[in-house]
Amino acid sequence: MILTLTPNPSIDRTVALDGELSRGQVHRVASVTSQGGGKGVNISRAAVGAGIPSIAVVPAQKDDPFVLELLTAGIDCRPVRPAGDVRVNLTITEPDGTTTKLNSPGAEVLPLHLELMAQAVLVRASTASWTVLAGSLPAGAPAGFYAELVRRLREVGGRVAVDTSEAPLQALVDGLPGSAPDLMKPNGEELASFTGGDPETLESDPVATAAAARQLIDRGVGAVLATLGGNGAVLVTAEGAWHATPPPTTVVSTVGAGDSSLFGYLLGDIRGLAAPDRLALAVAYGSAAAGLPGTTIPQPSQLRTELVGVTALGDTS
Ligand SMILES: O=P(O)(O)OC[C@@]1(O)O[C@H](CO)[C@@H](O)[C@@H]1O
Repeated sequence: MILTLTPNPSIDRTVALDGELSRGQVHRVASVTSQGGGKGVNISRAAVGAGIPSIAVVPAQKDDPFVLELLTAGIDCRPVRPAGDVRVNLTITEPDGTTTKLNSPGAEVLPLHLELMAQAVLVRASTASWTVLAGSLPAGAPAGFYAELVRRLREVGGRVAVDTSEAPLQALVDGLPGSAPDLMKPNGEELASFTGGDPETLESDPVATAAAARQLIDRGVGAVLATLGGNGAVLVTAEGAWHATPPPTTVVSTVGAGDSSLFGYLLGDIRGLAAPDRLALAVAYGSAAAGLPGTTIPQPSQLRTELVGVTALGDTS
């Protein structure tokens, strides 16, 4: 079972344009789609699609259509008392795959709301193969919420993955090694934000990415899966570093690609695959997601894992 916490879930509304987005212009759009999302929710969706049971903890009313959508999708959704409505995030996609996102802050939470989420995770974590803490924190949450929750999860047992950005990511890094998860999944920009490198260099240079990720391993993180968009991903563990390139992909929407990659890695781990094969599965999932519209999460039949190329990066210490 994979347990996910999405403290700031979202209704992902996608507008697919049939031409380029022009700022300041009126666009007539043919259709707008809506999918229940948020990073942990997307990971739960991928899990259920691959036959792995998943519990998704989200702040939402029990009878919110958002919750009903997840239950219908086969996700064991455990809503906890929300501070307000589930936010709406807007995605605009252009025919060349350019994806623009406008993410809302989410209803302002009080300490009580955060503690309910933490408790819902802490009571279930020991029965999960992985607990995944994912996405931004809602308005009002202290940046250190994930760092503190990882510390508490350490006492409960079980493995923890974290995928977040900005201040919560910085707080997690500042709290190392006490707040060290078993897995982190930064993208190039997020990695650069605390290792000081240039984001574009990291995205295009797997060796530089591995060296930056190694800093996290040296501070206690179990494994770092650094996603690099069209350049694939880099995996760094205490044992080594690898780079994987994706199959040729026509990008439709990049939303959910990182979440799918993270799930691919967890699936590989649950299946007992070796590190390079876990990385290949991660990249196969991420690239398949990038080829699907909106926040659509790939099914196993949509993967082209055999077209992922993996190379060992040698000594990055
Ligand atoms: O605002 P956050 O929490 O950082 O990200 C939220 C989000 O962009 O992440 C998912 C894709 O990874 C989407 O389903 C969702 O809209």
